[in-house]
Amino acid sequence: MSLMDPQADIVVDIQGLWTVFAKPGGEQVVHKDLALQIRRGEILSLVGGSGTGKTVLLRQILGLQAPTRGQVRVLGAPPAALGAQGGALVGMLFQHGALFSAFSVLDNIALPLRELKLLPDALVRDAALVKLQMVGLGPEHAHKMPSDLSGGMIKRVALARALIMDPPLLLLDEPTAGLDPEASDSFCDLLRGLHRELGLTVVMVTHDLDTLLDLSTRIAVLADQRVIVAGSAQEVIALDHPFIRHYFLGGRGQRALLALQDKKDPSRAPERA
Ligand SMILES: Nc1ncnc2c1ncn2[C@@H]1O[C@H](COP(=O)(O)OP(=O)(O)OP(=O)(O)O)[C@@H](O)[C@H]1O
Repeated sequence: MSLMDPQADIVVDIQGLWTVFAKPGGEQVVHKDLALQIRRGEILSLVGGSGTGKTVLLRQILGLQAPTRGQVRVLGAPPAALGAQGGALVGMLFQHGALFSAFSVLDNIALPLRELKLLPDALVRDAALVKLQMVGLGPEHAHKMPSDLSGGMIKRVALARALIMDPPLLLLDEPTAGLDPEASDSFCDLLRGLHRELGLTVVMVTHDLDTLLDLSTRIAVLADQRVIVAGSAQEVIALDHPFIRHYFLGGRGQRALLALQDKKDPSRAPERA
């Protein structure tokens, strides 16, 4: 019986989640009674210090890792129970979005669909070409090998692969890591456009403040083994917590927040220049 509901308004529902790892000499509690709900159409960013369990949480949403206790539901069903169907519901762009170096761009994009063995190869290739175009790359790139691509192009191809099954939910782990500022801005523009056009729900882990403030519709902060706040940038910085002070209100954070305000209200920018 499938309880999955593609139209569910709550796309990710996490309640009472505990993640505990056995370590030499004791246990490491990464998540302690953590709760988080992600609604349809959000771009929710997870931020937190190193080791706060952001990547583990993404893997739990994807069904690659089971929580020690508690519930994770994706579109109403436990992600591990979705099996092969899971690939059609959740796309994932891994941090080191590694492409298979021995496969061409087109074969990398086609791989998840080809593995299902449901469609004739000509249709699989057509679908992969559509996705290549969707991420802003022309068909002339289809037969290139990953070693011929720039870092920005590799991210785009990995994104095309994550979208090959038209999943309603897209998970991004550090999507702009390793990109120069120009490639990073252009990748953010692409993500924003795809989010709008495809009506995606996006969950993103990022350390990059510019990416965070540029894309997020809501920010969830992981600290003290749980989500201490989930809201707009303004709501998040209103909470007095050491991580938030350090991350958002340090020099870099202040500059990024001012740039965001200038973007929303360009009339303010010249006064500050
Ligand atoms: N399979 C595992 N077995 C044991 N410990 C693990 C496992 N996976 C993660 N951990 C531990 O859980 C903690 C959280 O890891 P995670 O990678 O989710 O952190 P993160 O918030 O993504 O950190 P960063 O921002 O540095 O990438 C780390 O201390 C890590 O060592």
